[in-house]
Amino acid sequence: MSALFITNIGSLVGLHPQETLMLRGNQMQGLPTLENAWVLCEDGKISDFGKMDQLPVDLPNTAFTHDAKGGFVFPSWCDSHTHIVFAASREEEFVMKIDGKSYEDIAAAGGGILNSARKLQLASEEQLYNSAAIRLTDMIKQGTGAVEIKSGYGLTTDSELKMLRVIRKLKDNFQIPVKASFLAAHAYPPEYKNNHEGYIKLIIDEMLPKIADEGLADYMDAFCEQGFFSVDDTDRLLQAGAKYGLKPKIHANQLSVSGGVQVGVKHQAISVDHLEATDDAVIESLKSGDTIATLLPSCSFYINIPFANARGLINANIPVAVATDYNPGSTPSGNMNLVVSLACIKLRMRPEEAINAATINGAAAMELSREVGSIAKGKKANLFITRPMSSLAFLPYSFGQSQIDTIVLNGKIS
Ligand SMILES: N=CN[C@@H](CCC(=O)O)C(=O)O
Ligand SMILES: [Zn+2]
Repeated sequence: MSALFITNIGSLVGLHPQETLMLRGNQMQGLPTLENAWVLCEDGKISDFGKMDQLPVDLPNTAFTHDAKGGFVFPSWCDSHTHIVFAASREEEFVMKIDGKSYEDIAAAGGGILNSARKLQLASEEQLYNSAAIRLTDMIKQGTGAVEIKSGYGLTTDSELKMLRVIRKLKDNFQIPVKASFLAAHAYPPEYKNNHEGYIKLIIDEMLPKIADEGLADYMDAFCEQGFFSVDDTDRLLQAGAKYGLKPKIHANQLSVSGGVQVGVKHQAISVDHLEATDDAVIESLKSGDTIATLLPSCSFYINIPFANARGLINANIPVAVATDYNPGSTPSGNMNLVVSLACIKLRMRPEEAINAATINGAAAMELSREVGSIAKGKKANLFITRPMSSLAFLPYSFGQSQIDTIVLNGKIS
């Protein structure tokens, strides 16, 4: 039996009870902590925790002790929206943006998603795996302990399958939970520019059965947006995914109020993501049901689009998560620490709300909150230990600088 005993913890953060699977509205302000604490991890799980003046009586004599020296212990970040399988960076578009071109201008000029698709189609599964594995390793070093990864730069049956097989290999080889979303409906390939029906049929009749056959995806995604997939397209795609047991997690309202949120809610989406454009009807539609609003502030920051109305959503008692959206175009960063800082600075979320959005609610947005996202007995011991900090708020306050000192995965210092 392997055991890790972490002592002298300045603050053990995120002690939500095991039965708490998601927080909505005002609940998001509650982030239970224990000061001057210890936590015991056994066989990869959190087995106990307490205060330093009451040490455990039955500490296994094989336990390895790690002195946190006043550092804080957090549950690992749960990054529920990424596109980390891609063939090449797109810094030429970064320069176009500096020169004043918009995300839509770049896409219309053959850049954006289609640019990534052209490059990915030429890359081997091995090349894609190797580069994605480096990105995921970097994300883990920055505190991420569970992740969702999307396809969507393939846009042909072979290349979408290739991407999803890469994600499966990441699942097999990495120590953290990985969920896969099928996003062939990311952009219309050029050959279907004037035949949208043909591409929708290709996704429904050819791609979905093959993906289901190999069990390659957990979720169905679509980019419901003007110039991309319409509400009707999305409706049909989500219905088709459901036949194969794929629940929706969709891109909605990134560039405009598209109707994407409402169609997601109609299909009981696990999450609707982006929401940079929101109106009262969007907020109203999310009040019923458990669909999570996943906000991506580093995307808004990077491509200079409005930030989502987090306060409006939280005040309406809607569960909010935050994630990186790591991808080569709109957000080439997988740093959840930056996301949490931006959630505070730009989404005006309090530190407790931002941390909950990046942990327990991020886990919920991947249906993983029974496993990760808080410090609770029986949960996976995926944690990070910070340097000593003066308070919880110091973490998002010190934006752009990592406070993380040690990563623990499955109860082992990694
Ligand atoms: N908006 C759609 N998809 C990605 C961007 C993809 C890209 O630009 O390559 C996003 O979530 O931001
Ligand atoms: Zn995305």
